Amino acid sequence: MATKQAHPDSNLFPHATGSAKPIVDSHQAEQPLKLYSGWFCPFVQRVWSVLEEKKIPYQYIEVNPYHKPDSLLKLNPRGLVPTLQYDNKPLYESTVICEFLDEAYPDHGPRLMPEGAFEKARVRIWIDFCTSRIIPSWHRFLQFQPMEDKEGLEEARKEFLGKMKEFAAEMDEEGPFFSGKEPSLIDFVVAPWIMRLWVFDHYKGGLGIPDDDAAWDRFRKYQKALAERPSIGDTLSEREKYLSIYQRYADNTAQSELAKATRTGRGVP
Ligand SMILES: N[C@@H](CCC(=O)N[C@@H](CS)C(=O)NCC(=O)O)C(=O)O
Repeated sequence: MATKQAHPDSNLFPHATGSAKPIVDSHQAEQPLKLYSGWFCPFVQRVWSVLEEKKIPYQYIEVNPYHKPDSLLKLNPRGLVPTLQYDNKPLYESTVICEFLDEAYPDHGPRLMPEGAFEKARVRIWIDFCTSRIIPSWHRFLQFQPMEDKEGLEEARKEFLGKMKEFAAEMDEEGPFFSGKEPSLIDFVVAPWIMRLWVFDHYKGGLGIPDDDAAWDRFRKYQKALAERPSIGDTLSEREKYLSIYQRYADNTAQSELAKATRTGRGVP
């Protein structure tokens, strides 16, 4: 039997309560497909935006993964969000769920994975790049405390921009999405972090993206296309709400708590 203990991050997420109001009210009605969710979680937003994009009927269930309710632990013993309940069975890991939804609901909305084996493999390469390169460097940069180490902050900024530029250089020339005119799975997997880049203006003095560079021009076009996609816009919260979560990056004490959490591999938004 699972023992209930206060999660070490629970006090860092004052708004991540089980009673938090989901952003999309229309999805609270009972449905066989259930998304166990946390509004603040970018991994959740991956799945949530795919459900919206494909117009798959689902029930949105807001839980606090830092005070894991039994309903969540029963489905997923690690108690992470997103967790999907499908046909009374659990699925987890955001990229796996996204791919599953695209395959399991072929008649809902656009197909987000291309047809050919090679094209599919290429999509997976860039999804992996997002998870294994972009997200860690995003966090390293955001967590850096400029007061402690200005050179380190600059290095972290350069490293993050390097990864983003590598990603931008792989985009279809015209776009506006990664692979062309229409969005594909890569876009929904990376969008939550791209849509939150404004936090760097707030806490780290900006990203310092150059104006006169073709790859970055392409990136800006990409950013605009993601922001204008209703499935992505509708699954984002107001900036003030995110600030209550990201505030800890501005604070040295909380930062060391967060660094600990990150080292142990526990998920943080
Ligand atoms: N690899 C997972 C990461 C999910 C994740 O880390 N979710 C965080 C919230 S953003 C969580 O549930 N954390 C609770 C915990 O660490 O116990 C995925 O892609 O779904």
